[in-house]
Amino acid sequence: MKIGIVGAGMVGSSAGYAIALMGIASSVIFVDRNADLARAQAEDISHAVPFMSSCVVQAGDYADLKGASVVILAAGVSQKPGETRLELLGRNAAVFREVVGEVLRVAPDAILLIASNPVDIMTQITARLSGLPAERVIGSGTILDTARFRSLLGRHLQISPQSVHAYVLGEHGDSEVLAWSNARAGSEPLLSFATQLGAPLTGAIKAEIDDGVRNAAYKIINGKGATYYGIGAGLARIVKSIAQDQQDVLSVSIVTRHVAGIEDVALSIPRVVGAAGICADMMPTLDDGENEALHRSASMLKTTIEAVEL
Ligand SMILES: NC(=O)C1=CN([C@@H]2O[C@H](COP(=O)(O)OP(=O)(O)OC[C@H]3O[C@@H](n4cnc5c(N)ncnc54)[C@H](O)[C@@H]3O)[C@@H](O)[C@H]2O)C=CC1
Ligand SMILES: CC(=O)C(=O)O
Repeated sequence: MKIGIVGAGMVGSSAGYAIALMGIASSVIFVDRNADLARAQAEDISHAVPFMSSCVVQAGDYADLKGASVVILAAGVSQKPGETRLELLGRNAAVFREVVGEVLRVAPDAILLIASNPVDIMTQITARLSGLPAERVIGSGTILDTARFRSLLGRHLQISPQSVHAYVLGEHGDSEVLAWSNARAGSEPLLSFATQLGAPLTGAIKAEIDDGVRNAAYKIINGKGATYYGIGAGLARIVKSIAQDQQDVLSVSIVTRHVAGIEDVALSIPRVVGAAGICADMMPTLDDGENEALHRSASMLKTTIEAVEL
């Protein structure tokens, strides 16, 4: 399977690196307006491949995306310290106006996987610009926030994050919703399991975990200028589900007909991901506070997308 990546910066290259090492694609093609950067990333990553897998990693033009099954869109600008994701909208919408048409001209059958921020709004913009069905325009959404939530819960409970079943919903951003009420460790409700273990999830610990998830990007950007390993692995995980038709349940963003009392808005809930893209939605049962928070998140995204002119 050929995977295209438009935007060979930190996020695009981290995704390409993870995809190449995981052995889930036969070829990865980087396209960037900085052709020297794309070539350098491809060459560097191709030197890692012989240690792990087999995958041809190259740089090219849009024409080289012909036949790509998935094209990752990671082009544009990223946050500076203190900047919110939503503040990137104007600049990244201009980039997508240029990029989406170029991709579709050569790869009309590809699934588009969006990483650029604000990712939910960029997903809805891509759906509008492309005219593709919602299930083929997938934003990475809260896949990263869900990983951060599971990582912190696993650390608190001293169990593998892969045994924690908990999701972050709504916007990939400040209004996101940590769904505590339906979270599980193994097959047990999370809160009772934590108490059984002698590591109760008190209000203070929940607040600390909430802050750790919601503000992770700000803290990492303050420390090293950007985040990329987490989302690189998250994008590779979505590509794996598509490439291997795995029907995995992942929290990703697509334009959703009805959600939390709002119509036609892109945000994340758990969804089944396979070869066709999004195969089904799995709206979780939430408590009243979580439902209200999801409504607020959806409503903010809807107001934002309504103000975007294409
Ligand atoms: N969805 C998520 O969870 C995450 C999303 N991001 C977002 O991903 C995006 C990329 O971040 P980084 O890779 O750190 O930025 P970066 O600045 O390292 O890379 C962006 C690349 O896009 C290229 N580019 C810009 N305009 C282009 C155009 N018109 N055509 C082709 N290429 C173009 C640039 O040359 C650059 O190489 C940002 O919007 C960032 O906020 C970052 C982390 C997590
Ligand atoms: C930058 C970003 O969106 C993140 O790390 O969550």
